[in-house]
Amino acid sequence: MTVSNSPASADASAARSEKDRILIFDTTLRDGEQCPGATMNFEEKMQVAEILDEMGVDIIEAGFPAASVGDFESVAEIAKRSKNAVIAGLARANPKDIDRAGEAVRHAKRGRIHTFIGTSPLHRQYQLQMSAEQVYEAVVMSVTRARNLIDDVEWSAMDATRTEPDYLCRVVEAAIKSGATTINIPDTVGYTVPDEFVDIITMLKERVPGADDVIFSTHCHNDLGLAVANSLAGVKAGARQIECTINGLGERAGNAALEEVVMAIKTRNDVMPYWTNIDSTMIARASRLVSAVTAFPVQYNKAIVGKNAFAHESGIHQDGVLKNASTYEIMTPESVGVRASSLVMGKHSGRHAFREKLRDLGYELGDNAFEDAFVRFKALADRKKHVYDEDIEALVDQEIAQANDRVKVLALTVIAGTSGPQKATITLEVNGKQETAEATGDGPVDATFNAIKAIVPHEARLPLYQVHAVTEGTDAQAEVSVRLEENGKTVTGRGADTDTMVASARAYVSALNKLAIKRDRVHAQSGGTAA
Ligand SMILES: CC(=O)SCCNC(=O)CCNC(=O)[C@H](O)C(C)(C)COP(=O)(O)OP(=O)(O)OC[C@H]1O[C@@H](n2cnc3c(N)ncnc32)[C@H](O)[C@@H]1OP(=O)(O)O
Ligand SMILES: CC(C)C(=O)C(=O)O
Repeated sequence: MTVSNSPASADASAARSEKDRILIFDTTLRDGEQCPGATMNFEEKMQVAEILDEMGVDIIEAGFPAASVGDFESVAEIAKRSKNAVIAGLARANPKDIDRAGEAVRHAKRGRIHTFIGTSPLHRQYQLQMSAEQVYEAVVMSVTRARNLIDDVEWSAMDATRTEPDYLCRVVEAAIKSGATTINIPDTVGYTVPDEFVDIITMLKERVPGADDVIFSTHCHNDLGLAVANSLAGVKAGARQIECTINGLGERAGNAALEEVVMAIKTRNDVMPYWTNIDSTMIARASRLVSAVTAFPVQYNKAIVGKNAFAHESGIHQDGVLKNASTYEIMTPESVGVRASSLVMGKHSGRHAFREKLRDLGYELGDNAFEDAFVRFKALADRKKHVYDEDIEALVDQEIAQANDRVKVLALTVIAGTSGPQKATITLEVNGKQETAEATGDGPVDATFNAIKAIVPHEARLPLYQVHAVTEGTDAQAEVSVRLEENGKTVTGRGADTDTMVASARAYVSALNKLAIKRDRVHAQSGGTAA
């Protein structure tokens, strides 16, 4: 076994022959959008299609043109705009759907009609209410009709993994004879397991005449959490196209996640000697975009793209990563477009990571002071869920700990709403003296910050303003982070309250207090001459 966390070494060892190439068929815009609540508007679909095209996706399934006018228009526009990818439109086994899909992808450099029908006894009897023979005829009709419109036709046996093997061979043969160029074997309800899926694909490749002339494809759902494992099993048995989605979006528990199949193939190239055309360094960007436009947060511990995928909290792991990242990382964060691994400070952290964190924050402590700070840090981490940089600064820096005494928020009233301009009235205590100011702004947050600025004038830039809900519900505690930057010095302030505006004002004032201390230090170091 070769152990490496270097994507470059994995790539270099791969002999890139066409027979080992795995085509990546992304269906974020079709099956992904079928995920309840994940609907995207026209502009959002354009953005997603653009990044998929740019990152090297081979086939983009842009939608289901017969589903609505909106779907038709977005598929047609993506077809016109796409520079590299084949653009596919999905269609049921009926003339209207197929003609609509053909029309939508007509202007693509390379278009594909993807037509499907349920083949399992359950789907035939209950959903379609058709006999096996009628479904067989529908396969022939639909593929033939699609092939009369376009050269590139994919046919899918919906619920293939619950279809009788002999019948599946018959309908796949019919689709190939009618002109399908790709045969997709969906595990529509996420029912199969890897060994069984290997057997199904192997059987089709061995038994169906003409199987060698088409590309076999997988489309695996994640109902048992096996979508990626089944897709890779399909590849092992000879499939050369994987259907997948960014962040694993899709019906119910979702589809195989693009980022997982791509990185599994890349990272374990020693046991899976295949390759894809995906620029993996674009994965994090694509994931963030899809999460933003669908408003679907990515689960923290999601493989490859989760917030914790390259984060380490426990001391033994942090120590290992500091000495050599490959002790606890099987791929580099850069290989998927994440800037760096992160060491998260918490109750499981050890001295190596704590010293590194202090160094990052600009503190070098002697042995005794370090040990003392470490004991206080552990005690704090035992009590507090998140230990932020400011908490650590406050542990080792008496002045920073008292920073919040300089300026305090005493009262805030904000007038917000549609009629604008939004207005804020704030009362601060500045070095023991009360001052009140009123300001308008572009929204209530801007008005609040302008009112603070009227009392504490400064030129600091605001590179970051972030709101997190700490608890759930409409009475959630909001936690606001504000980062301010002035003359190369950056500080972060945090504030919490059930009122987001109050939390924002506290965070802003907390950052200003820290900035004032840093300013004073620079001033003192330069003998009182610095600005
Ligand atoms: C596994 C998958 O992901 S399949 C793709 C799922 N995607 C979608 O459904 C896309 C969004 N769907 C829609 O907008 C609508 O369902 C439409 C426009 C496609 C159809 O709407 P309607 O005509 O109102 O039909 P409805 O959705 O209620 O029922 C589906 C019909 O299609 C039939 N059908 C389902 N799959 C197929 C197929 N592959 N080929 C032919 N007919 C099919 C059903 O049997 C049912 O027919 P019936 O009306 O004769 O009983
Ligand atoms: C239409 C097909 C490919 C599908 O989405 C499924 O079977 O899950």
